[in-house]
Amino acid sequence: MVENCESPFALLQDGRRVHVIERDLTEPDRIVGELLQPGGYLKLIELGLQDCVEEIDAQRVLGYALMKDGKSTRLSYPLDKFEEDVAGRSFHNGRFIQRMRGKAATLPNIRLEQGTVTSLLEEDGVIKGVQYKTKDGQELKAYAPLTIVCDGCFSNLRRNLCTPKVDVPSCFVGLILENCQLPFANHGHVILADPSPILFYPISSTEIRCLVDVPGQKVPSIGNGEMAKYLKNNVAPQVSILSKLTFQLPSELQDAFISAVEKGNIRTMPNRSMPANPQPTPGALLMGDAFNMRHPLTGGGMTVALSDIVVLRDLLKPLRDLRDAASLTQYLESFYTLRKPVASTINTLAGALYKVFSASPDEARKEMREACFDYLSLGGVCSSGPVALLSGLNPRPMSLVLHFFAVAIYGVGRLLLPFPSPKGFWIGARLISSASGIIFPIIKAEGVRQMFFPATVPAVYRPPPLN
Ligand SMILES: Cc1cc2nc3c(=O)[nH]c(=O)nc-3n(C[C@H](O)[C@H](O)[C@H](O)COP(=O)(O)OP(=O)(O)OC[C@H]3O[C@@H](n4cnc5c(N)ncnc54)[C@H](O)[C@@H]3O)c2cc1C
Repeated sequence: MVENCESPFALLQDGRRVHVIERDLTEPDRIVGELLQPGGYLKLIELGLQDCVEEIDAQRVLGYALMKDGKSTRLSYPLDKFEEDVAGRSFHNGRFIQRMRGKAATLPNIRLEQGTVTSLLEEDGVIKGVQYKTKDGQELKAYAPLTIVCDGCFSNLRRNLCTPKVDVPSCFVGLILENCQLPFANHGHVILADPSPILFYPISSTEIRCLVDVPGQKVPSIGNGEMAKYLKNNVAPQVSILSKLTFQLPSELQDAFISAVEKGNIRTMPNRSMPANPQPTPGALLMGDAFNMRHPLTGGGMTVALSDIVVLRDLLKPLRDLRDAASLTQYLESFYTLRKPVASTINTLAGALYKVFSASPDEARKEMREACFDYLSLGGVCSSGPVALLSGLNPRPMSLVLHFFAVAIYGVGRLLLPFPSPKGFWIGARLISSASGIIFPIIKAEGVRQMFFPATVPAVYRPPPLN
């Protein structure tokens, strides 16, 4: 079994024997997975893993602040119905992973081993286990009735189990800002910058992560200094919007941004998106980023992964024997539908928001971006509704579609009121068409039936195999 950080614990708790093969058991140092949405925290609680965000200097996150053209709006997570500890958490991803590994390692029925899986072992169309290389170069084989493949966004193993259609709309450039404070404490900050958003959130009590989105698959070279030049000349002036909102020390954040660039610890990651497109294969299951990815703008990846683990754990619970691979596969097909409300809501919102929040020379897209900012600033259900979707607290695809088109209609209304003009009608019509062009292809890739009419998918009703 290949590791993913969270799933072994769920299976171990059910008393199963789990063999985790992980390429590198030392603490990862990455710019991914640093903000866990409150919906993801709720899943951690369901898995009994909530203490993994303790003792790592994790910061509570209570919502987002959105900035555009000198204006700002605060979008709080609707947390009033939950226990006091429920909120988002932001942290160093590596510290969180080590806490989960440590917790899994305390259980008696786990074998946690460092090794690189090189291939899946297949016999007569059934995955029987994996071939892997240990730390000291030994080639070994491990057999299991169920192999969970979760080797992340660069997965080499997924091609045997799905038809991957990976899109890379942009890259994130990551920096750590020190000795400064964000204008809204305990909030993620999103600047609707040009050409695309810039994010900030605390990852410890003294550090702020900044992620600068750079559209396309290529970023300026770090080695020849082009990246530092780009960040100083194109991005730093746009960061000043935050400085203006920090009344105590006006240039604090911009200065911290420039010193982070000069310090040179600049990291980049491609932002991949890939709809789930499994080929159900007896003996194996894909999970995590190897299975499904979305733009990281909304920080939804870990929430989807944790939610999938809860769905899988609940499905596997009645089964003591996993050896009948064919009927197990048929039964597990319902996993792909049961995961949809959470996964498709977060995936669709991430893809749609990335497009709406990016600058465009097109008048209709400009209006949509403006309308979205103003709609979210209206407060009440106009801000709490979309934030509840984004945070995984209310994963309902229909609510997402309603809010998305409410933004478009709000945008058209602003164009036509108080005095409709032919130009207003023309741009309004293009706005609706552009909004449809953004959301419908994402929904199509997610699967209309699974997303909106899951009860009509026959696999949902499959009973567990008899054993
Ligand atoms: C720039 C960026 C920022 C992001 N920010 C956020 C965020 O703020 N919040 C959020 O929720 N999500 C975020 N995400 C998404 C999030 O990081 C992923 O959804 C999440 O990490 C997926 O977990 P995973 O276990 O599937 O993959 P990973 O976390 O990548 O883990 C895969 C594991 O498999 C191991 N592995 C790989 N190949 C092999 C092999 N052959 N053999 C053995 N082991 C192997 C790796 O060492 C690794 O430990 C971000 C993504 C990006 C790109």
